[in-house]
Amino acid sequence: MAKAFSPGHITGFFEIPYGSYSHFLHKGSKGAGFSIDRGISTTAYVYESATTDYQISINGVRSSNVDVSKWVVEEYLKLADRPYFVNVEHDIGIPVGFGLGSSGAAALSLSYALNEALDASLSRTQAAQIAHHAEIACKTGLGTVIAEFAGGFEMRTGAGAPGVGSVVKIDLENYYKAVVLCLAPISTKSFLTNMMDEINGLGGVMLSKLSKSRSVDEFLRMSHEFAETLGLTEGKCKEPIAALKALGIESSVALFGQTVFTLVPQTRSKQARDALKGFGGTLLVCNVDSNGARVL
Ligand SMILES: Nc1ncnc2c1ncn2[C@@H]1O[C@H](COP(=O)(O)OP(=O)(O)O)[C@@H](O)[C@H]1O
Ligand SMILES: CC(C)(COP(=O)(O)O)[C@@H](O)C(=O)O
Repeated sequence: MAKAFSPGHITGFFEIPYGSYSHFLHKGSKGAGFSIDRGISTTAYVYESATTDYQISINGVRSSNVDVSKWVVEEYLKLADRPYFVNVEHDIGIPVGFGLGSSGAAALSLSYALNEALDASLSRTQAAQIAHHAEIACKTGLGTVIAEFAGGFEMRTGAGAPGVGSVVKIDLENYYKAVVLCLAPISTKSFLTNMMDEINGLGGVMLSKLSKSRSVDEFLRMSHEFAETLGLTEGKCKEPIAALKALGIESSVALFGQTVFTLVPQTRSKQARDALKGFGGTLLVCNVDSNGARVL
């Protein structure tokens, strides 16, 4: 038995580099975002068995809508030298499908847990690459795994899996709180399948600007512009964004969900939280996780 944790993650803006790379290690996105101290803890139980099989549950309930997790388990079972029965328990502290990187966190925490439980002897980077591969194969994410692997408020300056892509962290020194209002889900798969052309170009320009300013406020302003371009700041997110703006607090929409987020200095977190009450949904106030995914 082994257990691992991966933080959730919010992307503010991103870009999918055009290129000739077809290998999964080189696929991904550049962009900027931050990891949060709420995420997914996964426990993997492994038993030697006459036949290979597995089951996956989320918060105690057996689940079939877990493509990414299935992909990771099957990859480890292929690597194993004998048949096993694997029981996976995801303990999910973030809503699924709201742009908080749940699929990446499920894949990454599961890959770390299975590496330990099966004594697969992969390095942390290799185990994280399996999680990245799962996200790419299932079309549930591009840069989420490398971001959750690194933790912190990050700029992903080179696309790719952990060990291949590059991440530069901006130190927030615990002065900031993330205030996040989850209103409705958006399927990352459908967005990535249908909206690719709308996405490209802008994210790279924003990343260059952020590399120079390293400013949270500029990150939030540019994230808002990015989300606006995709039409995500309309609908359910419009009024909560306006309520924060009335207090002088910049915010945006987490990619991809109908989820309003901001980063505020600790002293303003109560104000931000109060402004977001009354819109329904699930309100989270959390810290930025600066450590990244880990075995527990
Ligand atoms: N263990 C898991 N927990 C949550 N979602 C999972 C898990 N494994 C696979 N998934 C898949 O990932 C999808 C959510 O991915 P995505 O739309 O990227 O959401 P998020 O923005 O939360 O990452 C789910 O619909 C499900 O098919
Ligand atoms: C924005 C997204 C493509 C998806 O993120 P999520 O919906 O949270 O899985 C992310 O992986 C990224 O590349 O920045």
